[in-house]
This record gives sequence, C-alpha cells and structure tokens, in this order.
Amino acid sequence: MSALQVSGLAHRYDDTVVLHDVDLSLAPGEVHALVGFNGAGKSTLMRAVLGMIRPQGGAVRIDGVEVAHLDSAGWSRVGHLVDSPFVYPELTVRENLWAASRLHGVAASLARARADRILTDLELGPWAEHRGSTLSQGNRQRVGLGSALVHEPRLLVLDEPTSALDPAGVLLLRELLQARAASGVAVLVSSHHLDEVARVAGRVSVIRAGTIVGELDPHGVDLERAFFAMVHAADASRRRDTSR
Ligand SMILES: Nc1ncnc2c1ncn2[C@@H]1O[C@H](COP(=O)(O)OP(=O)(O)OP(=O)(O)O)[C@@H](O)[C@H]1O
Repeated sequence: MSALQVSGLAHRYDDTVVLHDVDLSLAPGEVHALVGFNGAGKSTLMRAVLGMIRPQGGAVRIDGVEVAHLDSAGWSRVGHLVDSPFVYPELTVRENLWAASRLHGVAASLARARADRILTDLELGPWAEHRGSTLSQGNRQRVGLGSALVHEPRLLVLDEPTSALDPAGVLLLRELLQARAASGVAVLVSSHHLDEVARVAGRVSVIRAGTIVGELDPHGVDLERAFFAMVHAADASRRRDTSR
C-alpha cells in the first residue's frame, strides 16, 4: 500500500486555479521531491496532504485512509514542517522537542530520550537550554525539523526544509532523511535546489502552475536544463490548448 496517494487533486483560491488534477504517490522508504517555481503550488499541495486546507476536488489518502478520516493514531505517524517552523518562544529547545514528542503521542517515559536524540542528530546540543525566542532563523528551522522527526513518523512532509540551513545543516538533514528512508519512512519534500534534491530524492516531480508536468531523473546529467525544458514544453502545450 502507498504511504501517500494523491489522486485528481484540485484546488482554487477564488478564481485562481492553484492545483489541477494532481496525482502523486509515495511508497514507504521513498523520497519524492517536488520542484517548481515560486507560486507553482508546492505548499498548497502539501497543505492539502496534511488536511490543512480542504481541496475542492480529488482525494488524499495516507496509509489508505482518506485524510478527513485519519484519527489521532494515524496523524501520530505523520511528521511535517510546512510554513514557518513553530517554536514555543518561552520554552527551551530541549523543552520544545519534548513537547512536540508528547503532542504526537510519545509516552512520557520515552519523550526525554527522543528529544535528546534529536538534539544530537541535528547538532542542537549547544542550544538545548536556550529559549525559542532567542534562536537564529537556521536554528529555528532545525527545531522545527526536530519537532517533525522526534516522534519517529512513517510519513514526512517537508516544505523547503533547507531554506534557512547552513551547509552543515543541509548535510545533516540529507543524512537524516536518507537514514529514515532506509528504515522505511516515506518523505515528500519540496525544494528550489535541484542539486540538493538530486542528492536526496529517488523521484523528482516538476510542478508548474498547479499541475505535475513530469518527472526528472535525479541521476541525469544536467538537471537544470531538463527542468527548464520540461517547464517550457508544458507552457507551450498549455498555450496550444488555450488557443484551440
Ligand atoms: N491563502 C491563499 N489565498 C489566495 N491565494 C493563495 C493562498 N495561498 C496561496 N495562494 C496562491 O496559490 C498559488 C500557489 O502558492 P503556493 O504557496 O502553493 O506555491 P509554492 O509553489 O509553494 O511557492 P513558493 O516556492 O514561492 O513557496 C500562488 O499563486 C499563491 O499566490
């Protein structure tokens, strides 16, 4: 069974079509990247996957269950970072991670150890006792990522997770995602960095104006050229359709 199955997803804000007939699937252990220009619809797609918006058409299933019917046990198998990382300003980094694990249903007896492990995995140790309100942007993103990972979800949805990270953080996250995927976790990730995506993803889908227009070969030689060729071909095809 797919960890995530998106079928015929459609969404519009007022008169603007933002997602059109989007199909996407994600198997356990797969890292699937979404790439596209600003405003292409990546975040909207992720919000629909996470039940944060109700799309006007199509279906999203997580482990075979329609998101509208997913219970708290189902959601506890999902980790996400979409939009700005949420960090409790008055809590320390360690307390934030502990709270995130408890909110995702981790038993009190395990929560401390899980938070400690994330502090190590994301090299947040030096900031463990610092309050959320005092963190740099990159460290906020690390805490947001830690909060998405701390309960050991089986499906991860990450919207531009490296946008504020330094090169060491990018490398750490890549290794973490690869390790989680090797243990069967399914990862949906969006990014603007084609090279980074190619290093981590097994599949790369291109989204253009709310439509998935094709997949890039992450092992291909010139990903940038292939990306633009795909986008331009999609635009030309759309122009032909609208002029008929
Ligand atoms: N709440 C909203 N109300 C109206 N329009 C919206 C809303 N949220 C997003 N949009 C529009 O939907 C389209 C897709 O936005 P979305 O944020 O999904 O794109 P994106 O691919 O994630 O972009 P970026 O790479 O810039 O983050 C854009 O045209 C955006 O302006």
